[in-house]
Amino acid sequence: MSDLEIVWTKVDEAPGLATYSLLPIVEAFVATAGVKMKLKDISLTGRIIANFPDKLKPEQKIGDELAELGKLAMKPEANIIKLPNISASIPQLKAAIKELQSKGYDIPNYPDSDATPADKEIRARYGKVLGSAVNPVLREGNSDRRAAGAVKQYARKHPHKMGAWSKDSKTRVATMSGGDFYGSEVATTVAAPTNARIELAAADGAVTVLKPKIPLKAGEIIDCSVMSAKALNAFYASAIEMAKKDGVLFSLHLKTTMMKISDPILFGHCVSVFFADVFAKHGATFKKLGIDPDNGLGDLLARIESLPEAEKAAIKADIQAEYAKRPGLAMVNSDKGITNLHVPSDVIIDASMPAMIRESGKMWGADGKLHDVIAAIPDRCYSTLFQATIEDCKAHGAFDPKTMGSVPNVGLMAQQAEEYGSHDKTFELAAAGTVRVVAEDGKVLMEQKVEAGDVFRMCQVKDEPIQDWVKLGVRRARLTNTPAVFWLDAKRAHDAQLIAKVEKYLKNEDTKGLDIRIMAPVEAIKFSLERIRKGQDTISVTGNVLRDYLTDLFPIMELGTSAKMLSIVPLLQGGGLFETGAGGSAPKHVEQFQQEGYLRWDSLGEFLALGASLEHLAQTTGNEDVKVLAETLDEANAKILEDNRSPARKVGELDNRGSHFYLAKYWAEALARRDNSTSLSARFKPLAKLLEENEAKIDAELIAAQGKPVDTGGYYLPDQKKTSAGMRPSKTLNDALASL
Ligand SMILES: NC(=O)C1=CN([C@@H]2O[C@H](COP(=O)(O)OP(=O)(O)OC[C@H]3O[C@@H](n4cnc5c(N)ncnc54)[C@H](OP(=O)(O)O)[C@@H]3O)[C@@H](O)[C@H]2O)C=CC1
Ligand SMILES: O=C(O)CCC(=O)C(=O)O
Ligand SMILES: [Mg+2]
Repeated sequence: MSDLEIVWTKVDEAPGLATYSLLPIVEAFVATAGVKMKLKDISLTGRIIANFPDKLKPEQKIGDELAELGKLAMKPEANIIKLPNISASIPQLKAAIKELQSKGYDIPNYPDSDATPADKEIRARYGKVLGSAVNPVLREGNSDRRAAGAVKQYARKHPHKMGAWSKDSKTRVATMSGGDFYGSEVATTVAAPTNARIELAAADGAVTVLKPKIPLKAGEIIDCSVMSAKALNAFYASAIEMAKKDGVLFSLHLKTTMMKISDPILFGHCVSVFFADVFAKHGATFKKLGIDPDNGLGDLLARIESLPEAEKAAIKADIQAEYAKRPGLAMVNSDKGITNLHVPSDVIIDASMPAMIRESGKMWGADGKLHDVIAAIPDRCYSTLFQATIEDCKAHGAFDPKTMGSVPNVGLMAQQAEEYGSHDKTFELAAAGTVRVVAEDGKVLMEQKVEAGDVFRMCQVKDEPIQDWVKLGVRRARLTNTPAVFWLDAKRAHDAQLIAKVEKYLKNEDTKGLDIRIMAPVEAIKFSLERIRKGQDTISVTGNVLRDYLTDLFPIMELGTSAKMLSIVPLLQGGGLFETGAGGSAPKHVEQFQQEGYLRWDSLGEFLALGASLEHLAQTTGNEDVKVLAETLDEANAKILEDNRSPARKVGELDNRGSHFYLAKYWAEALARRDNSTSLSARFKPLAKLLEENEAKIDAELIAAQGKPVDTGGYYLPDQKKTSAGMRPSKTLNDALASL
């Protein structure tokens, strides 16, 4: 990597589309200081192509750019801007494979089972692409997510709409009372380096090795826990019953993408329990069709299409009969009849629970109206914080973005910390017995009693990331003079180990005068909410899952969306990973763009990440021009907010492309004003003038492009030329940029 290089990631869906318009602007601006933007493909299709080169034509092949970036992330010179990519569920993976095949890519189908050795090999290769496959590779540091000052100020001045809460709301969280991960967790700190294995000792004495080798370093915390299938099914049945009795919707909130092995199984159990009669009656047919409830009702419906009409109609009638017996299901798209149980990746807890809380504690029903809901979150590790938030809203009403404080987050995630590293250590057990984690010398480090069908999960977190995380938490508390709370539950075995380390490492830091506490999640959320209502800020210092949940929850309340977050990952080796916002890839934005030529994705997250990236580059290289670019971008970002140049939501108004134009305009103006700095101001004066003079014309060209379908030539792998044409419809703007 040369000195002045920034990696920009090629991703999917809405942020992928936005890149077609934004990156050319960024490239043109930073090139004036000699900075090169390197586009690296981490999209779902890019990752598939990289993993299945065997039969591809040379021009179709792409190197494994994710692996390349993973290596770069461990070097001090890393400077990577990471946009959100798809963490694919199996239905998404299959759709992407189909699209690639239709475009002439000779790649294999995803086999439904490990029936043959060849199937097993293909599934293992696709396994590397599935779920949260990117973030754990790039996130070689802990996370620092917060609202930038200007963004918070903007939200206070222009508060987004919040749904009112009623004291009589029937909405609540349903969670398990036992038999879950929370209840079964055991943990230990590794005393000496070893290679551990995971094995199942069945009741009959047979020992099966589940994972032969897990290298463990001294000082790392390991834990394991079990979700009992029996307890889980009983829980689902009772939560569904409860929703029926209360006359509210039933919804399920998991993270099938990030917890890609355990949570699809938990999801599948819910599908089977909700449609229990259908599965009981048609089980044999479903088996023949290869139906796996883990892939959702959508997959089931697609597969029964191959049946003879009469048989298909009978199953559909039984599904309707089951719906009639059950409570209403929360909908993903009521117009299209897509429920919460159709696709495992459609409802993801980090975004879905906050969106529900923002909407008065209601979700959409099949009737296209909002209703109270029982939100099933099986495991108790983190479900309680959502219930506490709901109770707070019932007692005190909706949060007020005009006055509320902020909860920034410092999250532990480096080196595949906690659940990020659990994928290859999570198993659905074929037989009852004891799962043991055994050191090389034969010592049993941890064990769990299991029954057939239970889900065993082991996590690990290394000592170095923990030290870095404690430091980062203290640094943020010091810099902002804000209380910091470590959200750790002494009653959880893993957290108890972590608390011992936090207490130890806090002693290495200068914490004089700082308010640093350790509180269990329920206490921590109550404390933070009480403060937030008084307009006070509280830093949350959390493990990986809470990082994920809280950095959508609070931004969605405070700013309306997590897209506006500053999301920085100071890499352990000194580099920087700059993430754009804290939200996802917004699939529904793509649909709107294709149908109406309107893209409402807000790129503020990208703007902020670029600012942080340039600032980092200026610091590490001492380059004055880069410093000026960073400072002026900061001014432009502030002006975007001040003048409300963020995308609206409807045709005829400013959209994503329009906000990119204003970024260019304001950035050029800020640079042109810098008379004292280098040659940059002279270089940007003509551009600033051009954009100023042509503002109305460019606006008109951008608006004229709206209101009609745009052919992007694909969903998962859009056509470069077509999409670029759709995303850069203003000739005047394109010419102006080319003149720089
Ligand atoms: N870091 C990463 O790489 C992440 C990736 N993902 C992936 O993204 C996909 C979708 O995830 P999902 O949980 O549905 O979350 P999304 O964030 O994509 O969508 C939820 C909603 O948030 C709002 N939103 C999010 N970002 C923006 C933005 N920049 N501008 C305007 N509105 C925005 C939109 O709602 P509205 O307009 O109604 O307010 C959107 O429909 C999945 O494949 C998931 O795996 C998810 C999280 C992080
Ligand atoms: O890694 C993932 O799949 C999603 C991550 C995510 O939602 C987040 O970082 O906020
Ligand atoms: Mg998230």
